[in-house]
Amino acid sequence: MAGTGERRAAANTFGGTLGERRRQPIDMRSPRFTTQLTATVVATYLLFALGAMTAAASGATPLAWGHYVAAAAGWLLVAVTAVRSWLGGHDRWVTVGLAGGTLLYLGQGTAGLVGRIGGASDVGEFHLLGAVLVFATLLLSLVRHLDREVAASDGAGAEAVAGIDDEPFEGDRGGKSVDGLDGDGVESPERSGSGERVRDRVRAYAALTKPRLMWLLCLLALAGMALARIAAPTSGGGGAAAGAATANVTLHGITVVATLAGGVLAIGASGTFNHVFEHDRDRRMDRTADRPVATARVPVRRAAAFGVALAALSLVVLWTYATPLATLLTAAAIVYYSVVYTVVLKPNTRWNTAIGGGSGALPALIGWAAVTGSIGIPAIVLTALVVAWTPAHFYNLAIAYREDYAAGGYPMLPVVAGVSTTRRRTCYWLGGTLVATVLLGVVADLGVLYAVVTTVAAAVFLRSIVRQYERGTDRAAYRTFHASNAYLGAVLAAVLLEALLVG
Ligand code: HEM
Ligand SMILES: CC(C)=CCC/C(C)=C/CC/C(C)=C/COP(=O)(O)OP(=O)(O)O
Repeated sequence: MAGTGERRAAANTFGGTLGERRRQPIDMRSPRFTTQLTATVVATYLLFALGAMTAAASGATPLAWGHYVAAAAGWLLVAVTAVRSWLGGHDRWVTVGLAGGTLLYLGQGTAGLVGRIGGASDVGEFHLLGAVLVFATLLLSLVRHLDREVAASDGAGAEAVAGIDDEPFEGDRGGKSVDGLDGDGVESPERSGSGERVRDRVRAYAALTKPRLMWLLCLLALAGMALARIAAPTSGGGGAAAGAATANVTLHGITVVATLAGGVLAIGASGTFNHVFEHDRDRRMDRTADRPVATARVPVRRAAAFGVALAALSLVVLWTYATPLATLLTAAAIVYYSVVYTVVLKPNTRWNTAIGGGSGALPALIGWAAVTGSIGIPAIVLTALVVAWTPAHFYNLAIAYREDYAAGGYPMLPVVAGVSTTRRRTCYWLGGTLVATVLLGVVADLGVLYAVVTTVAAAVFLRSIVRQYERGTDRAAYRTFHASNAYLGAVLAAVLLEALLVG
């Protein structure tokens, strides 16, 4: 990741900009207003999540009353923030957005109250849509505010961005790859005895499987299974909230273990194919240059054979102990990631992450299909959640490693469109993720625990992005990447806890 300011600022081979380096830390003009605006967005989201998840269950009384009081307090906060924006002379569009949010919020509250008085016992679709609109308006206002703060601090227009040269950024593992197994820890063959050589080889093959990714993908498959337990309908594809009776799916230990084992083997196969197809470009990138195939510690043909063996074993395990649909979906996930993403999308389009994210989202469907043999609405919503989450996860890393990706010849968003555009898109995808999280709670009829856990996680994620704007460093972007993993982990853990509570 070394390189001069000049090199970093130069136009790259895609004709885009890598984003200029700042010489000064970002000097936010109004940090207190930023904090208030962030708190307003989080409070509105909490209300949205709690309201969506408790309204159906509560009928009328204490929870509903709590919702009214919280809604009124939330509205006051939005209104005060709007007035403060106006009086403080903040950007016109921020004030317009906040004023619009205040009015929308009022309309939304009135409609909800009228609906309740009219005897509605359920949270209506329009009420939910209204909440989404209010939340989106406030989030857009926050993003606009942050963009203007950075532009004003820089004094050189909105595109002057990120990456203070305060400390060289090399990632948590000294710039080494996600595998965490290849790289410095792997001995050169001539250095060691035969026992050491065997150990090195095992480590190299293990590195091919990208083990660091597995915990979250396995948690996703587990959440898919847990959702089926909570919300699979007796027939058809609707979720619990669709009014269908739930089937009370039993999770047999053998199916659960086999699905996870098949999933681990499939991820290992996908990762191995990824190493095979990318070994040339991997050599050109600091982060990946020491991967086993890139360095020829594992020959291409052997790695390919290893990948085929893992894939075959995975499909046999799933076919034998899970369901044909889960097996088919897993085969599709392997092809999607190894070929569609790695070979077709990643080197050719800036949309590689947004479209390619579908491959990593499939474990949600696989988990559900493994225990039901079908596909259900809650599993589809969880898949959509992960599709939206993926750019909010990866764009942070793409910012931190943008020079590396440019060196590898990949048209990642910060490489072709600059850092500020990427950061803005991260916020939009985060917004989509948060809305999908609430929707999942609604279609699967999840409870207060889910609403609270996911809102706290959302606050941490959002705060991390605000910090990234404030600090402008690659390290701050890397922290947001970790916050993204924590966010998805918390959402999935909350789904599992809800399933345990169901009994
Ligand atoms: C197009 C989609 C995706 C891209 C391009 C992507 C990219 C990456 C990259 C490059 C890393 C390595 C970071 C490093 O070297 O430090 C990474 C790490 C990781 N990713 Fe993703 N990712 C994607 C989707 C997913 C999905 C769907 C999941 C799980 C549901 C996931 C979970 C993880 C985890 C758990 C790590 C390891 C974090 C750590 O080292 O602590 N990723 N991702
Ligand atoms: C169930 C199943 C088979 C799922 C497989 C899909 C899968 C492994 C998804 C994860 C996506 C991912 C980690 C991409 C890494 O990006 P990258 O490959 O661009 O990262 P790199 O630059 O480190 O190679």
